[in-house]
Amino acid sequence: MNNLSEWKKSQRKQLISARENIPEKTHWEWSQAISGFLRQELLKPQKMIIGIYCPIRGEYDPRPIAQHLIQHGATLALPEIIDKDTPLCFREWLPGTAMRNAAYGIPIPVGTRIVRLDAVIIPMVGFDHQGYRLGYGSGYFDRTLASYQRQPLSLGVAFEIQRLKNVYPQPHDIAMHHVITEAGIFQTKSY
Ligand SMILES: Nc1nc2c(c(=O)[nH]1)N(C=O)[C@@H](CNc1ccc(C(=O)N[C@@H](CCC(=O)O)C(=O)O)cc1)CN2
Ligand SMILES: Nc1ncnc2c1ncn2[C@@H]1O[C@H](COP(=O)(O)OP(=O)(O)OP(=O)(O)O)[C@@H](O)[C@H]1O
Repeated sequence: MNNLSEWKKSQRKQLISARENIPEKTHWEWSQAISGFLRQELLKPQKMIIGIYCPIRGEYDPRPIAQHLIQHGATLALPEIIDKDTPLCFREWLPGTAMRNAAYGIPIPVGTRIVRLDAVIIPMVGFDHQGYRLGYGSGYFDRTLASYQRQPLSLGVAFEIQRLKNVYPQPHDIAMHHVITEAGIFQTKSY
């Protein structure tokens, strides 16, 4: 265990706890703002296959915009962990799709088709101004993005209290194309 991984571990702990302690009303207001920015960014979702997620541990909840995206012709998909060291697979999700609880108690669709993403909304535990992301520490999203020949549009989502000066990215870290918080949409260098 080196210093960087110790530092990441303690940041994760602090940031997750801060996020879980956001008062409900504030969480709702910040989430409304993020939903507005995401709608702006995904103005033409027709025919796009977009990855979303079921929130855990105080993450922004993207489900309120799911309805909007579907109405505008998007296909939505949710991540499933296949194995510890492999990319996530994304399965199509529609309102009413049968779900089962999988790892970390996260619901995943049962038996729907596996899709390749055009865009993906990615929850972040922490982030920096370059769009580098701190996650839960298992590298799933990095491995998933690395498995794509043509990168899907990546939209990292977090609250401003999760902003860090520097995430000290490692060679395997892939920056988000956009970072979206309650304060706005930030385009990063990688876009
Ligand atoms: N909502 C959501 N769904 C997702 C992800 C995510 O980040 N958010 N994932 C993105 O990868 C995958 C699930 N990965 C996860 C990996 C680890 C932990 C977790 O809680 N790990 C530690 C705690 C970390 C810490 O507190 O330092 C644990 O095992 O307790 C949760 C989800 C797929 N689905
Ligand atoms: N493309 C990849 N190929 C192989 N291993 C990878 C890849 N991306 C990340 N990893 C490994 O995954 C582990 C976790 O990476 P990191 O500390 O960046 O996690 P994180 O970004 O906080 O978490 P996550 O992406 O799960 O939300 C590291 O040991 C790293 O080596």
